[in-house]
Amino acid sequence: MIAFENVTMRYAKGDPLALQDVTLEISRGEFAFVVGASGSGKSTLMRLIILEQEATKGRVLVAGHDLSTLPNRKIPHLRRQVGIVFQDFRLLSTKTVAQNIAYVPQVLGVKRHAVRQQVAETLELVGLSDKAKRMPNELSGGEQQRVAIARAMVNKPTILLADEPTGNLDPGISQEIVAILDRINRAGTTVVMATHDTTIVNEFRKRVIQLRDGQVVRDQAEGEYEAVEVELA
Ligand SMILES: Nc1ncnc2c1ncn2[C@@H]1O[C@H](COP(=O)(O)OP(=O)(O)OP(=O)(O)O)[C@@H](O)[C@H]1O
Repeated sequence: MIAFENVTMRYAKGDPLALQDVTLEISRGEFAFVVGASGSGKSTLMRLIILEQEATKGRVLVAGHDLSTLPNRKIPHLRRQVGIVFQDFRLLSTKTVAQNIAYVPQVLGVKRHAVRQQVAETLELVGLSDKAKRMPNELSGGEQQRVAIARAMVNKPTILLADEPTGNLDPGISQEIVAILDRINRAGTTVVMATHDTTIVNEFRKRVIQLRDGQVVRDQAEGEYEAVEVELA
């Protein structure tokens, strides 16, 4: 589903390498945590998957596409297969919860009744059916993140990327958010979550890919779980 083959990435000439010779494969239906200290390359890895950045060397393959040779006209198709959630929610503050979720399908020309149904389904998925008409600033942080997850899932992507989705949330709420991601994963979506949060990683016991200075220093399958003890902050 996602493969990195000897991927090196440098933002600009003279910069240190953000990723160094990274090789990994994430299969369809997996849930992988990407962990590492600040600056270790987690966000860069995510940006390469959605082609927000390109590899300097090596190949990135996503859902059967080699991104180094993907024609520009196919980028929107790739991005529709990949949902993304960020630490800071990024909701449209002047739109209701339902409008936030409906926005992209509307822009893509999905028929009105189908949009309404997709919005209702995704709100149910994240347990917020009763908040459809609220504005983002009337919701708690955890609720806002659930709206962001609903928005990312509305096109039924095959991959969901979550970049520090619990970074602004309290521990109990963080756990609820990851439980939703876990449920989404069990329903078939491949989930990749970047995090600093060792408590979450140790609790959910998924595959752990650890980066240090842009290199993979641990890649541990779900069944081989050993607690992450290192300081990731
Ligand atoms: N837009 C950018 N331009 C130049 N260098 C960048 C840019 N974004 C990140 N970097 C550098 O690339 C390296 C990897 O950063 P990245 O953001 O991927 O790390 P991270 O593990 O996601 O960190 P954090 O946990 O703080 O988000 C760092 O050295 C960082 O300074």
